Amino acid sequence: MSSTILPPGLQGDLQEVISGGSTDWLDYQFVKFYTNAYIFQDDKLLLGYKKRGFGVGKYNGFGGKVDPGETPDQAAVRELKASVSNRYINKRLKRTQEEAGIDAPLQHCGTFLFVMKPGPEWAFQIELYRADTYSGTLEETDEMRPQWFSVSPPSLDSAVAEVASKAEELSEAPALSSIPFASMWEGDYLWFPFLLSNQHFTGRVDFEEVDGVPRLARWWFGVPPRNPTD
Ligand SMILES: Nc1nc2c([nH]c(=O)n2[C@H]2C[C@H](O)[C@@H](COP(=O)(O)OP(=O)(O)OP(=O)(O)O)O2)c(=O)[nH]1
Repeated sequence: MSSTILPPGLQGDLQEVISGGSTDWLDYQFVKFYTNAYIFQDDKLLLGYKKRGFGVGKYNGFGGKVDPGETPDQAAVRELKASVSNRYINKRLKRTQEEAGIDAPLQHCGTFLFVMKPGPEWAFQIELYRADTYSGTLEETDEMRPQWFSVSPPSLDSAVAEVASKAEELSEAPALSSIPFASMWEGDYLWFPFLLSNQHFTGRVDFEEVDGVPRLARWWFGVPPRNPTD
């Protein structure tokens, strides 16, 4: 791994792990914050099939916009509950919160900027969370259908090597597991190895629409420098 110039919008002491694409980084006017949470249990990962709205028809983690006055951590907890229970009543609406949805000890595990053209004038800054356990009852909602997928978490090095070898081809997402990459956001397979191996990461993905379909145009992912004594 070598250090490099970071893409616009990224900050920190980061070492590049993977990058690609040849277009200029896309412009954006401002940043909006979003969350995306992943629940693991034993050798399974919970994803939701998005039934409506942005990303309809794709499998994804559970999340949405960070509301004004909320921290991303708070939004991640709220969105996780709301995504998997019709009976969840939002505290912010000053109504009683029912015991519904799921709770999980979410840990922040990564950040990426997502820019799309044509699209909104903002960059999506997506704060990623994961947990290895949860409590509560999963329910299908009008927004998401939860579904478990089997995973075998790779070591970071083997996962990165596999992704790097495929990334230039961009024809097919790697078969890391039974995770349905073909039905997910096209850039997800680039950073899933970090999520699966629990390695904190930062990155950026730019999408450009071709014939109405968003296509990966440029990407960069990095991790904090490793301690040489590790
Ligand atoms: N896995 C993945 N998720 C993405 C990508 N781009 C992207 O916006 N997302 C996520 C971030 C958010 O969790 C979600 C977008 O939020 P949303 O559009 O569903 O939010 P929403 O308005 O429904 O939220 P809300 O009504 O519940 O507040 O999609 C991507 O490339 N990969």
